[in-house]
Amino acid sequence: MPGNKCNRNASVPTTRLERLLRERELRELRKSNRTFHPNEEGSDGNRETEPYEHGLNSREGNNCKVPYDQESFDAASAVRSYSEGYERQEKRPSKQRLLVVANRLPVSAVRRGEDSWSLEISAGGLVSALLGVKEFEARWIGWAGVNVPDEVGQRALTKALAEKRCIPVFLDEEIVHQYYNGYCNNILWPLFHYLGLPQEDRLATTRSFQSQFDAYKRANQMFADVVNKHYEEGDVVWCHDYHLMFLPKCLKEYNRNMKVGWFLHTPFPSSEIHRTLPSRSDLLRAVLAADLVGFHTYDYARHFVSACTRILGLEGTPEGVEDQGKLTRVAAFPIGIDSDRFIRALELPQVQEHIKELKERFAGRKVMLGVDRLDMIKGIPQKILAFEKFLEENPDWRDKVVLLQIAVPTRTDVPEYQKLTSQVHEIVGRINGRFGTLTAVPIHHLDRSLDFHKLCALYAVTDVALVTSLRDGMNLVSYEYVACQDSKKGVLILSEFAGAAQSLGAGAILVNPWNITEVASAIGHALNMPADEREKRHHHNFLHVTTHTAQDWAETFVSELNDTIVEAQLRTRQIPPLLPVRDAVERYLQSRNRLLILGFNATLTEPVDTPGRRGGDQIKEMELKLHPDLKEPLAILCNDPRTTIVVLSGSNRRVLDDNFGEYNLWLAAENGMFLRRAKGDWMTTMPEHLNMDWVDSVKHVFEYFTERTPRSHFELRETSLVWNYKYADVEFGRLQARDLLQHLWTGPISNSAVDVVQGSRSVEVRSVGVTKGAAIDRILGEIIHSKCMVTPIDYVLCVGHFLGKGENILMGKQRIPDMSKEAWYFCPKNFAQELLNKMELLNARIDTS
Ligand SMILES: O=P(O)(O)OC[C@H]1O[C@H](O[C@H]2O[C@H](CO)[C@@H](O)[C@H](O)[C@H]2O)[C@H](O)[C@@H](O)[C@@H]1O
Ligand SMILES: O=c1ccn([C@@H]2O[C@H](COP(=O)(O)OP(=O)(O)O)[C@@H](O)[C@H]2O)c(=O)[nH]1
Repeated sequence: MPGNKCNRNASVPTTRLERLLRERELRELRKSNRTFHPNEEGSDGNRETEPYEHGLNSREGNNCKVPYDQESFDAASAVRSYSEGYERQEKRPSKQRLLVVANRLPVSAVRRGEDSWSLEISAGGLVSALLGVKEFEARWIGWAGVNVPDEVGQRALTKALAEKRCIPVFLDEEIVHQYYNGYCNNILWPLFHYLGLPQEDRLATTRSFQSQFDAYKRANQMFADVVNKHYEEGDVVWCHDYHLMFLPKCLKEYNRNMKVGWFLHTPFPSSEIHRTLPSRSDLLRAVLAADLVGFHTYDYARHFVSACTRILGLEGTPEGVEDQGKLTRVAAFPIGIDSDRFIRALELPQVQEHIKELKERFAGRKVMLGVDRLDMIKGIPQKILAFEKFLEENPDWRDKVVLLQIAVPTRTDVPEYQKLTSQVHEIVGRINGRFGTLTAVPIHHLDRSLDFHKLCALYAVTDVALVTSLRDGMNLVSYEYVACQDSKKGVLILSEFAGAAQSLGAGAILVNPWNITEVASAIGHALNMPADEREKRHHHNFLHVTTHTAQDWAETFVSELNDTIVEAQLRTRQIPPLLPVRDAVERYLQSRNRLLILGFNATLTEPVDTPGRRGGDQIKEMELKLHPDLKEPLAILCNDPRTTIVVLSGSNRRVLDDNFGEYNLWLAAENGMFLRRAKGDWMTTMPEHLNMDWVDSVKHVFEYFTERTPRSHFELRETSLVWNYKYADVEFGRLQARDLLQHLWTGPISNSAVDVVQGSRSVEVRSVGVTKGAAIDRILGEIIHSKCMVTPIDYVLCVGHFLGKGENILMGKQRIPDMSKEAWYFCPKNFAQELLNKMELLNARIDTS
């Protein structure tokens, strides 16, 4: 998706390639100047031991609980300090402010007293990744993971968090229960990871769906309120994850000029899965309010675009999703880690000490490692069962290998997670009972997190890392493992269902985690892998991990977002401006002889149903029909002696007769090749010697594709042939259209004088010269002649799809509010200069009557 961009003009600062090169240079520069950043690791030893206690009046001693990942927490402060150091060092003008909005702040708060709080690093990949983002003047907005009902507590916490550039969103218990535990983690999370709801929960969840969804929207609005309060013009607002899918919409409602990006850290499932969500359309529309939407992989991005086309009926383009001329850019931005931080940590004395201890502890045994939140998506039971199978089949290995499984407790209030904990304990107990000895057990299972240094040491001593996620947005553990393995060159076994498989697949052993036999044999392969193969595989992945960092990820996303805004402004200049309706109506009322030229299809017709829903039999019934709401106002207009109306359409004479037979207006069928004055007979305006020899062969091609594309059909008109797939599966229809065009170009029309017009859901073949533009001169001549006009026409309005080859009397164009159509107005010399939006006029009549 990225890469296929529209032309930029000089006002766009750089190309993407230039930007990447510049970013690389800057990174190098920063690396060589690290000492300018006082709070970076290694530059200020004090930070390693600094307590993270905050109180309004007091700073308590060292009695705080050791944070989950104290080292990472230092990195959290580096977000601020790095920016400051960087500014001084490069004398750059002040940085763009970045508001990072995520459900969870990088720190969770623990209350120590009425007005005193301690802050601990929050768990999970999102936090780890964002801690690596140091380029911007970032502020974090999110939930601190705790209910603070009282004002004193809220004020104290706000102050404590402010020191870390964090801004809290206060969610009460009920909202957290419904929004976070309920809608986010019991509905969206399993759905986005292709895990159905457990049987016994299905009905209950269905019943509580609406209240949870309402809470979700309410919570998103609360986040928006906080963002709005802190927003300054020019800020970039970066919303994260499935918790905040409504946020882009809420923010744009507040200020449509806000630069809003949204990134999903989980997979986005196939549209067939997303379709099952009762709130499917609302969620998609809310996300589409963003300027840029990002995913870890191309597949997730593709699924999202596909959901928008199939569920909302919108246009998916290589750039993103288009709705009424507004493009939401959609692209893949694979996340990375701050690899330097891991590599440097391995040199620290305390990490070296841990490494030594671990080596002694597991001497003589190969170490296999799993590090996961204790979540269904991580496939921990499957992993352990595969290990059991390996031990079963390889008795020689039983006392020579150990599996260390770190299972970090998560979302412990959600019953599914509680059940998983017991299930895992039960399996581990059984296997240890089965294969353990008096002195050793094969599985060491820890229901807790490790601090950063211990984790790095563990990564470094591991022979084989086992990542068996059933689905995983990316999986940063696999990246971290690779970063810490440059001396050992251990093997990574990686689930093909983790986003990371797309980047680390070449170096890892990829497995289907559901296939226990396959995973067991991958374990054997990994443990027995020769050194040179390990080296090659590791080298490949190490290169990737160290060159695709979290910082690159964030910089790319934010610069892409900035570019998207510039491009949108350029596009807006290309899109015709909105019609000045009031002016247009006023001029209309002042004029004495008006001409309104209207298209039919998608201008005056009933809206088409969501594509892909209708069966073949219904296609006939779906023949174009005048919108019922327009019948009466159209009749009034037609009977106004000062107004002449022409319906100029690609449709054939019968369709126009059926719809407009009763109206006092002119009909121009088949792009103006046939003309019928009000209640008169049809006459032809067709150029002489129009060559139609190509029709039969094109018809064969259209028949062939109609048979093979369910719910498509074709129309044989007198001067053109149209293959239409608007009721077919959009994506399949588009593929077939591409194929059909190839058939046409290489076959029947290769030597014919025809135009091929590719519509958004159709392919039309017509003889050269059969265009509305070419016909309009003739039509106008006829009208003026027949009316013997005394008063010259002083007002012309055209609404419809009139642009095409040879439309040389086109003089200007206007966009119609709330429609994807564009209106072009014709202004030959003796005609008036004004333009009116027909639809608006009709509506105005309805309103005032
Ligand atoms: O905040 P929690 O509810 O405790 O959950 C922790 C986080 O889990 C998810 O992480 C995802 O983001 C990672 C980084 O992009 C990615 O590697 C991983 O595959 C995802 O599962 C979740 O998306 C976060 O919002 C949570 O904070
Ligand atoms: O004891 C632990 C276990 C895990 N992690 C971190 O938690 C994150 C897990 O991210 P991942 O993308 O693998 O999965 P997620 O938990 O976000 O689904 C990684 O950065 C780990 O370093 C940690 O800090 N301490």
